[in-house]
Amino acid sequence: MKKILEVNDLHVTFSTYGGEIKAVRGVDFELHEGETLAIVGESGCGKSVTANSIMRLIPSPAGKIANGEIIFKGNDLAKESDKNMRKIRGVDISMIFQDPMTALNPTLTIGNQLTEGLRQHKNVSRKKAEQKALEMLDLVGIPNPEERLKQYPHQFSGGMRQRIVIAIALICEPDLLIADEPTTALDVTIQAQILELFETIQEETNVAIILITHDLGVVAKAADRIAVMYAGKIIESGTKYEVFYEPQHPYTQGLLNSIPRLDQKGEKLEPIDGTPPDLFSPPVGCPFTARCPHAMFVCEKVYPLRHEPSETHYADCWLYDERVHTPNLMNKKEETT
Ligand SMILES: Nc1ncnc2c1ncn2[C@@H]1O[C@H](COP(=O)(O)OP(=O)(O)OP(=O)(O)O)[C@@H](O)[C@H]1O
Repeated sequence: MKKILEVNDLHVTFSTYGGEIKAVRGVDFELHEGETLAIVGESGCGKSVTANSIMRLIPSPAGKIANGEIIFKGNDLAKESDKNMRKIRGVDISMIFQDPMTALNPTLTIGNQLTEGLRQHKNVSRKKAEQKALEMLDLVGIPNPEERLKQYPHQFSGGMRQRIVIAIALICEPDLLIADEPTTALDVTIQAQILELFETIQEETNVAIILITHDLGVVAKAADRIAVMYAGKIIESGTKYEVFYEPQHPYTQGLLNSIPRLDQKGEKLEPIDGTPPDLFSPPVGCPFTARCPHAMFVCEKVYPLRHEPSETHYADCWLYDERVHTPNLMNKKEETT
């Protein structure tokens, strides 16, 4: 499969009255055609900032991409002009957000909103645009598309509105779709339908998807690969099966213990105690140290070397490095006794 996106050493900062927030601190990942990467983590870990950087939607001058590359189909988006980015957004890369109501204009018909992007960016006739709009409504599973095109957003349920938002995002046939918490505002059965819809769309169009969510349950079905973010870094990444069945990082293990699982009936759910570190002055070592049940002396002093149990799986954690189990780099408990 062709690689369409490669993010290398991405750093994003925000200047605030309280100082500089280091929201994203050296993120790397890649994405291929037809693949779904889920970026998972607690609130504030930098998922949306990472996604917004790809779209170059970081509010300046306070926010900036301080370092790194975002190579999309061979071009570095971090260096792309604003003019070119306007052409790329909505055409080559589309983004959808949590709340389908705010994404739609209540005063325009669905037909107008669907055809707008196509007519603006691809210069197609009204007739052709309407034809494409009908096809898209059909693809996202909206019955009676001819009638529905003439209706307004308030005439649709929440789930149907999210389907329309997805149709709008896909009408220009983008190579990449970024979905930021696309099902959070919907109830559980509708969530499942929307996730299934992503799969259908991917089979039909081969679009690559970045799915951003705090909910590992969502990821279980929809993702091919998972990147787990914590305090502005990807601390573990692997295929869905590697991350679910062989989680290496204690944070990932904690996340998995905190969600209900069918394969672990009767086991108690355990929330992860504590809170993530302050991103004004993030720790030099592993940012999870203060909450980690296995924390060692070295963890707070030095950022972990990468542990790679397979070609597709890594975790940044000292636990797997034999050298830290020697007496000179003793663990915390031994140090205090
Ligand atoms: N415009 C901004 N100005 C200042 N700080 C910001 C801004 N946007 C994001 N941040 C900070 O960047 C960090 C990462 O935020 P981000 O929105 O990416 O988190 P997230 O993982 O997507 O969480 P959530 O699921 O709550 O959206 C947070 O500490 C946040 O406060």
